[in-house]
Amino acid sequence: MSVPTAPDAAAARPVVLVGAPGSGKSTVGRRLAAVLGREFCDVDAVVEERAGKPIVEIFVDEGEPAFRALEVSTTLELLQRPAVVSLGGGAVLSDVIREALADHHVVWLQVSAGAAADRVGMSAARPLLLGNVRGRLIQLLNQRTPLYAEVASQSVATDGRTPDEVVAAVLAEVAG
Ligand SMILES: Nc1ncnc2c1ncn2[C@@H]1O[C@H](COP(=O)(O)OP(=O)(O)O)[C@@H](O)[C@H]1O
Ligand SMILES: O=C(O)C1=C[C@@H](OP(=O)(O)O)[C@@H](O)[C@H](O)C1
Ligand SMILES: [Mg+2]
Repeated sequence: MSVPTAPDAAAARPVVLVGAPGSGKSTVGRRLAAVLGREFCDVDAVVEERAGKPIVEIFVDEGEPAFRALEVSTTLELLQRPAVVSLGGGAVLSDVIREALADHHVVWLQVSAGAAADRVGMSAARPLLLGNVRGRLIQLLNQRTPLYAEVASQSVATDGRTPDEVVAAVLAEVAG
């Protein structure tokens, strides 16, 4: 059996995407991973796979605290991989996650409430946005903007940019 060599420290660290719902974390993360030749991990998708149901059903059946607990444990696990890791929009609410992000390359995809509302529309997939989507996004951004700023090592504006333009802006600061 061969002895595994220690991975290169920089290559072993994930590139992490944070930002509000509709900022493009899942879309941009997938494309960025393809360009960088890295695995793509979407925390929400892994949570759904493990729970065996969509996030909206986890919220309804078990409540938001149960979702947040799954989100924290899954996020901490996926941050160990040399991947592109897209977090859920509310992950930064967790002190534990914010601490874990301190020594990572964290890209904050910035979006206005108006642009995010246009992107997510009336989709029922995001339970926290049900009802007045734009109003809820304004509330979420007011609460979370300081938290995204706290963890970010790179900020990229996404309003008026296509996903590929956002990927290019991220790549300007991320080495393969
Ligand atoms: N830069 C962009 N411009 C326009 N639409 C976008 C952009 N980024 C993502 N979208 C679209 O917005 C919606 C939400 O994107 P998504 O990647 O799921 O965001 P998040 O994971 O941050 O909630 C999707 O329909 C996606 O195709
Ligand atoms: O903002 C939030 O608190 C949430 C955002 C969602 O992810 P996206 O940001 O990918 O939509 C998902 O994790 C869940 O619905 C909660
Ligand atoms: Mg997403």
